[in-house]
Amino acid sequence: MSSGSRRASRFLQEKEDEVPQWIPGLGTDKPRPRTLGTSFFGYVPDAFVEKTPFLPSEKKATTPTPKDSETKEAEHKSEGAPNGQYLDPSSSKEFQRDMDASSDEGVVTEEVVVPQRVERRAAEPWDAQSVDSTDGSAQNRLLIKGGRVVNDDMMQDADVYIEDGIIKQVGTNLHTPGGTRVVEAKGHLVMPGGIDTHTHMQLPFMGTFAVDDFYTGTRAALAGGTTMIMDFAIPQKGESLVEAYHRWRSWADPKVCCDYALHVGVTWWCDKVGKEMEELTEEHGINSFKMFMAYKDTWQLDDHDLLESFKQCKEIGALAQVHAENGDIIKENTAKLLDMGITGPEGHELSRPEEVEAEATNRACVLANQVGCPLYVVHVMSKSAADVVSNKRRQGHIVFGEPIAASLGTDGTHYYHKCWRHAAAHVMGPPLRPDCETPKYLMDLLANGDLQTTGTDNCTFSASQKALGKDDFTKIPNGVNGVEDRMSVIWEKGVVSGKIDPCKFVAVTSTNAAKIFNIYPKKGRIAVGSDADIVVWNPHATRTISAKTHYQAVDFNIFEGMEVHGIADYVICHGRVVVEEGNVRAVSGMGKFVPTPSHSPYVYGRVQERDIANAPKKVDRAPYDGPVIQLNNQGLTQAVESSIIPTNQEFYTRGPTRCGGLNLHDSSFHVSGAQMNDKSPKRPSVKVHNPPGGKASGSFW
Ligand SMILES: NC(=O)NCCC(=O)O
Ligand SMILES: [Zn+2]
Repeated sequence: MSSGSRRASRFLQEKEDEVPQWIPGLGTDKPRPRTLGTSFFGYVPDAFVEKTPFLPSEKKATTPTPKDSETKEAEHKSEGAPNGQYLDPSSSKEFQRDMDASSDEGVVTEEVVVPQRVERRAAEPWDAQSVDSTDGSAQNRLLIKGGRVVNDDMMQDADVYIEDGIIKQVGTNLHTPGGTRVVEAKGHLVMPGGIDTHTHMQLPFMGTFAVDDFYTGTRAALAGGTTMIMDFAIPQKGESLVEAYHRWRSWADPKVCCDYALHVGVTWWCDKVGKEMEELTEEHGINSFKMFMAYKDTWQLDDHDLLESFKQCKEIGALAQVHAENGDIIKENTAKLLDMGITGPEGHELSRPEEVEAEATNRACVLANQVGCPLYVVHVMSKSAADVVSNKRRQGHIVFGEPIAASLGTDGTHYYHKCWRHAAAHVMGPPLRPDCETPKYLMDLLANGDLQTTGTDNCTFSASQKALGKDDFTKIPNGVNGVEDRMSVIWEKGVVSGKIDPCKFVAVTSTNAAKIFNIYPKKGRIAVGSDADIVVWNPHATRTISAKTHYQAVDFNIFEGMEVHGIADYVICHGRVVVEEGNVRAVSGMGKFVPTPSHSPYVYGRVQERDIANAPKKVDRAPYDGPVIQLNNQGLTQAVESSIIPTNQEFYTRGPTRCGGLNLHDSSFHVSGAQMNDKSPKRPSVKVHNPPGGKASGSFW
């Protein structure tokens, strides 16, 4: 058989088996056939049926308006400081009654679900100790047996032995002490737990605060195979960054079920802010700062302040992050849309189209590159912003891009959905894009390395919170879910679609983040000495994502109805089994704050050499000793005749022009053979590479 026909027959054999190349030998399980059906979020059948938004004056409002929403908000007590009292999702039953009562023909309202798995209990720090006492040593020694270990650069069939939260051995025929707990991983992939680079648990924002807090949010993260989140401490304008950091620590430490790190926001600028950035980097384990180019009048920085903050990031070896959207344009567009009576969620998307994101992305890249500062663009939401990042990388900029589960898994057609609440549930900034090719495009850029990490921007608001903007899209709290489903969505859209292999999946869900934020190989790798944060992944199993069954506190899921392959059957965090065959046993306060050291070699490794190589060089030349114009005492330039008219009057018959220049009607040579510039210093000849009229090879002109 020729090699060509051998290849063809191998291909046919593979087609017949319908088994991806990385699966053979992985176990006996066959992937369960996927039920065919319309993926609710791949395409919204009626999304564009009626594009013209109906105005409140023309039709009865379809907005689900809970009568008691104001009361419920008041129950939050704290203004910008969450106190652990959260919206009771059971309120959504009343909410549903109201909606039913108000519904009539032609009014589209979706059911508001009550998440089934939200435990209404306060996070208690002492829970962390009870884990140790109940499970004892069995929790400290664990063997994951028979799986296929996947790192970003290789796969191997190997067992993993863990002691006291650290991976101690990886290989076959391991010697392990008696009493070691065994997790059977045959047919499973054993991968580093996910790192979600971008969350906002219990963020105080737009008059309320995100409903998923550090407890429900990190518990949901674990359920989906994510073992570390990176959240943002965001000071208000004029507020101390260090104080904001401590406040976030005090919210997170008692509640987190998995490890977490913090980025810190820079929402205003003065020298003190710069000093605090340094203090945070040196003393508090912060190596990344996010600057906002949107949210005019609150968090937005202008170009000057962006430059200052970028310079400071470089000075202290931190990574500058940007929320890249042009806030001035958004403000302008928003006013126009509201004037036109466009008050619904589609106005959010219309006010900030792709180019508004791309312009800011480009500007941030240019500003950062001009001061030699590495840049990380958070939540890349559009093709054009992604193109900016990838083109800048091709031009040699040190820039990283982070798409999120939402931009990879769904699209902005939902802003045109007839149910107000459904459309509002997708409001986030930058918005999802109505171009439904965008998710595939972004996945392709992750596949080829142009984009590097994946976050979620998980910042959830329930229906009654979103309803703050029922009459004005600018008041809809921005944010969507994702922390629980990111791994499954990326597996489905990336690996099942054939765009990325399991190694790349690991790279974009954990390893690249660990490298960029300088916590590798403690995180993001299955290797001896690494933290035992592991997901035992069943690539064959399927599930259907739903707010009814998710662990998050929010009452909506932007991936509702999406059927995904890939389930975290076991999740091990700090060497403890926290998810077991789908059951989550997370404990508040069990996670730890992970300091991120400055000067990450993956970010700053080439900066110093680059600065030296690209340093501007002075040109040695003879000083200019010709005439110099003089300035008058108003500081305006004024040509002083004597200084620009040569003394060789023989060439001049006419006076200078009105502006003091040479009158071109005069000849520059004299019948005596003298030239006008005979007395000027000799100029070196100039080689012009592209003379007018085309090149004459090798000659000067
Ligand atoms: N992204 C978003 O819509 N909400 C969270 C705040 C932010 O990151 O801009
Ligand atoms: Zn964000």
